[in-house]
Amino acid sequence: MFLPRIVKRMSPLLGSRMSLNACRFASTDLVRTEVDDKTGIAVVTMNRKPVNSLNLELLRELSSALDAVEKNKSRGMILASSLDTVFSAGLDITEMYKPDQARLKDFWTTLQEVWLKLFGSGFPTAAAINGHAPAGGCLLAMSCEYRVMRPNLTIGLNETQLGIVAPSWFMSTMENILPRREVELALTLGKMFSTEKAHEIGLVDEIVDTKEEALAKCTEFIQLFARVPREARALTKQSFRREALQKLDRDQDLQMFIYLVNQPQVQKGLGLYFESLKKK
Ligand SMILES: CCCCCCCCCCC/C=C/C(=O)SCCNC(=O)CCNC(=O)[C@H](O)C(C)(C)COP(=O)(O)OP(=O)(O)OC[C@H]1O[C@@H](n2cnc3c(N)ncnc32)[C@H](O)[C@@H]1OP(=O)(O)O
Repeated sequence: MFLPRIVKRMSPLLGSRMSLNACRFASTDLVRTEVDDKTGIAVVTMNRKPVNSLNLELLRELSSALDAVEKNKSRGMILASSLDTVFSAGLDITEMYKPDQARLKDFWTTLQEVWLKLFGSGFPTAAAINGHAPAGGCLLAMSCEYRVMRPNLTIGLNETQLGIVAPSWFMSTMENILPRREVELALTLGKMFSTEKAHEIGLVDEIVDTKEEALAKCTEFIQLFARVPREARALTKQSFRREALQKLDRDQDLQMFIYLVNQPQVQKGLGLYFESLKKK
C-alpha cells in the first residue's frame, strides 16, 4: 500500500544547480516522488533492483505516484530510474510465468491503469532514460511527451523476439510518435534501437551524457509550457490522444491476455526466455 510521506528536504536531485531548492517527497521503497518547490516539477524515480522489472507492487506504486502528481497539481512529471544502466526491463516475467491467476489479473489491470494515467495525463510528462528500456520499459518512456536518453543504450518493443505479441495499445503508443511504416517494421522485427538510431528516427528527442543532464533537459521541456494555460494544454493533449486511449477495451484486453498467457506454448516460451536471462 502506497502511503505518501510529505516532508521538506534539500534536493540532491539535479546536482548543485538545484541543490538549494526545497522538495516535497512522497516516497516508498519502490518509487520515489520528489517535487521541486522552485519548478513545481515532480520527478518519479523507479527503484526496484536489479532492473526495475515491472511487477505488481512496482506498478501499484507507480499508479499511486501518478495520482499524487495529479493531486498536487505539479507543473509536470519526469519519469526516471535510480539504476545506473537500466531504465526498466519491462514487465516482470515472473508475473506471467506459472502465474497465480488472481494476481495475474491484478497485474494486468494495474498495468492498464498505469498506462491510462500516464499516456492520458493532463500534466506534461518527460522520460529521463538513463538506462536500457526494452518492452514495457519502452512503453513507459513512449507514454511520456518527451524522451531524453543517455548514449549506447537500447530501447524498443522486442516482444516478437520473445515469441509474444505486444498488445495493440503498446502499438498505438509507438504510433503516437513514429510513422506507421516505421512502427510496423519495428514491431514485426521486435527491434531494439540503439540510443543513436532511436534519436535518428525520432523515438528519442535528445541524447545527453549524464542522468543529471537528462533531468535538466526534461525540466527545460516541461518549462516550455509555463505560459500555456494549463487546462487548454491538458485538453489538447487528451483530445489528441483520445483515439488511442478509447481503443483500449479493458475487459476484452484482460481476457485476451489471461487466455494467451496461459497457453502451454506461451508458458514454455516464457520459461525458456527466463532461463536464458538467468544464464546470461
Ligand atoms: C503468440 C501469442 C502470445 C501472446 C502472449 C501475451 C503476452 C503479453 C505480453 C505483454 C507484453 C510484454 C511486455 C514485456 O515487457 S515482457 C519483458 C521483456 N523484457 C525483456 O525482454 C528485457 C529482458 N532483460 C534484459 O534484456 C536485461 O536484463 C537488461 C538489458 C534490461 C539489463 O541487463 P543487465 O545485464 O544489466 O541485467 P541482467 O540481464 O543480468 O539481469 C539481472 C537480473 O534481472 C533479471 N531480469 C531481467 N529482466 C527481467 C524481466 N523482464 N523480468 C524478470 N526478471 C528479469 C535477470 O534474470 C537477472 O536475474 P538474476 O540476477 O537472478 O540472474
